Amino acid sequence: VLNYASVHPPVHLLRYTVVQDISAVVRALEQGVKKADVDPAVKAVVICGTNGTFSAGADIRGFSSIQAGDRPSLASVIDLIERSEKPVVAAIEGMALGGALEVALGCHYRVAHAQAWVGLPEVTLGLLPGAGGTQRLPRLIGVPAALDLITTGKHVLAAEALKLGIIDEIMEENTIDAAIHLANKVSGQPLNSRRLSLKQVQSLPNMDAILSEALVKVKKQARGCLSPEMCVQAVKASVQLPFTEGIRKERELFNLLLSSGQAKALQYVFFAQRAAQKWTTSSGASWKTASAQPIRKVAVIGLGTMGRGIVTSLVKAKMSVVALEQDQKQLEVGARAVTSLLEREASKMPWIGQRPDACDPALLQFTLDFSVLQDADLVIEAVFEDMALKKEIFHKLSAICKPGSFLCTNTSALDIDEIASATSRPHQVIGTHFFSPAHVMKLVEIIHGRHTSPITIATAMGLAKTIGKIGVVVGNCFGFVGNRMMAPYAEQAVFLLEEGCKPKEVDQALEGFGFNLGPFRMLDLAGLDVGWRSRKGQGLTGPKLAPGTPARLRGRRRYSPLPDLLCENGRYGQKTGRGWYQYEKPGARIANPDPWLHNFLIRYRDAHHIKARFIDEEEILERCLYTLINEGFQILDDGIASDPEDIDVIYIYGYGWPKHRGGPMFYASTIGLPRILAKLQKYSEAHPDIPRMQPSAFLKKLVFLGNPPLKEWMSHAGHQSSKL
Ligand SMILES: CCC/C=C/C(=O)SCCNC(=O)CCNC(=O)[C@H](O)C(C)(C)COP(=O)([O-])OP(=O)([O-])OC[C@H]1O[C@@H](n2cnc3c(N)ncnc32)[C@H](O)[C@@H]1OP(=O)([O-])[O-]
Repeated sequence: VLNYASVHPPVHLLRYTVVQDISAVVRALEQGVKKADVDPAVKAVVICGTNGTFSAGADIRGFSSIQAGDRPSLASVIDLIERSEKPVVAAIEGMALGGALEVALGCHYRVAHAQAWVGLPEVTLGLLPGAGGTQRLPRLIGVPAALDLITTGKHVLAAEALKLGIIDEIMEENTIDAAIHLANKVSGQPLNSRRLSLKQVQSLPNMDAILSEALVKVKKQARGCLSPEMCVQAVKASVQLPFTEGIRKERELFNLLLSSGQAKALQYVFFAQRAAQKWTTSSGASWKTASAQPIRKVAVIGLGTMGRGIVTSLVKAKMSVVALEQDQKQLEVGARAVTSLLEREASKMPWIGQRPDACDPALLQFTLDFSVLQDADLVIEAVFEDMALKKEIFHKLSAICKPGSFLCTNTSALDIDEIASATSRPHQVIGTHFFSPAHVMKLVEIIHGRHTSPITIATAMGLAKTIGKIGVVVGNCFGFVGNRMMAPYAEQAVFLLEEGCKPKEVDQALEGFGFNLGPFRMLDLAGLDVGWRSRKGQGLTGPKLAPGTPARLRGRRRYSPLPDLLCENGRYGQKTGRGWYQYEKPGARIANPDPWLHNFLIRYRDAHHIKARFIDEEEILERCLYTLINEGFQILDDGIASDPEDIDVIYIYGYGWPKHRGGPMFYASTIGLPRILAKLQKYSEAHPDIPRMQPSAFLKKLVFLGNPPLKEWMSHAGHQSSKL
């Protein structure tokens, strides 16, 4: 835990590491500082970590055992460090995050290695820096910079930390020696000016405006997440209150967050995201036994919206890329779009060494020639969703690419096995479902087919990591995990319109819940023609529909032709300036309610003898969210997702589910499965023609088993094979 090592007398070296039990670290720090204080032979103290890392902060799992009302004991030890009569120097190597940076702020001096980085990521865990960080940091670096760090949780490199005034010196090497040297140098000097609790926050003429603007900004971005707002309140306390009262306020706000439930959700997401990297499949393959193959050169086929984003992500990660299009004109348009995306990305990256270089021909090559793809280690096909076209491409790839190349298809719903069947190497074929815009969105669903080898899965997961994405391994079925769950959600949204809602009412309810975009704004953004094409392909509408099919029934299932009717009227969403909303012009973003649609809905209800009724927010939320969750249970039971954490990661990083609600399956666990089941039963009795509302057998089983905690759900799942 902590090595008390007077190896460089008279400087006392306290070395500590992150351990499972944070209280052990805190106790040992306390004892070490106290011992040094009373030992006349010790003139100064240096605190450092082990193995080149200061510390990543408190063990996140430990927060569940902190009782609201307790002042975190780390805070008392930091006070003790600051009060010490002997200079205490923090020697920061690697990282100092969260509580670790708060420890460093309690020290009288901070020395950091040039490669080190610091930050207060508590806000991302639903908390605030509760060990004095919100009171000391503004006193050290001023309110605007402290607000930026504390409300975003961002990390800063040593050079920036030096500029901000967080650290006093940067070392290229021997940080600990430098800290010892500094400790020796300052030993005996007065320390009051180095004690942050005694400093005043630097006053600014427009302080009130800075604080109120910060509050407005975080509230707007937070979508109901409390921690950023509480962080602003705590920093405000550092401006308005003396240190001890500010600390009291910090504790009060920390306790409020700790007991809010959001902290639990956000901490669950932290671990869920890491758990998703430890993939397993229902056939027993797993990350433990399969290793990723090195990928040096990637080819991307198709430079439409998805292809451009994928190429940009790859180049940003400094991978060598060949981008292929089918004709010169499309190649030129695509190349221009990629170049402009890369330039925009470069302008966001101030560090020269990190910038993607759009002009480096060694990194990015555009071609019409399929044979150039032969030496690619991995190919990502990103043409539009057309099975025949995809199969044709895969057949060609199978013949042209070197034997070791992995063949990926970017599809949001199509059957991976069927695509793989067009090749002579189905074990090297895998789905990589990127989300639009692909250079921004973090998620990639990695879909393994029946024959996909574990090495192929590991390689696709490795590639996702290399390009800064979160890969989640899922099984093969129509829509995989994300879009399969989205289908009943979007379907409910449209049924609610038929029954009496306006698009804005449905969107507002779901945006109030915390989604970035409600279902109708989302559909308008994605393009209504995408779903229309898919429904035509499935024979649900269009020329393949059997004559005489009732407008609102497909078999015995309720069907709404509303989205098809919109498309037939040329309303494809934002891109045509009309969809569920109207827009100032095609491509404009601000969605305005459209009187045409309002009248159209009235006529539609009249034509189908539907009596519009008032539908409250509770019903909107329950019908949309519980049917989505219900599908999630079915997906778990089918073995398409290997655990609820994977579903939650997919929904948070691919579909804008509010992170502070932990993802749909975590949310279900907080609501309680018996309530979800009861509501689904109620709604499915009222709408017997909507099969997706009928509770999944797995949900029923879990309720029957007494609503076990989420961690235990999968031990009760009965995996069958792919439902294709
Ligand atoms: C009043 C209280 C004041 C104190 C507040 C705080 O300090 S709040 C805390 C403020 N600190 C933070 O918020 C820092 C959070 N951590 C991070 O940001 C990153 O983990 C990293 C940058 C430290 C390393 O990134 P990387 O990509 O190199 O590695 P990786 O991310 O894959 O992690 C490796 C393994 O370590 C695990 N683990 C890591 N940290 C913690 C932790 N604090 N706790 C527990 N576990 C943690 C992680 O789960 C994983 O375990 P697995 O799956 O192998 O069983």
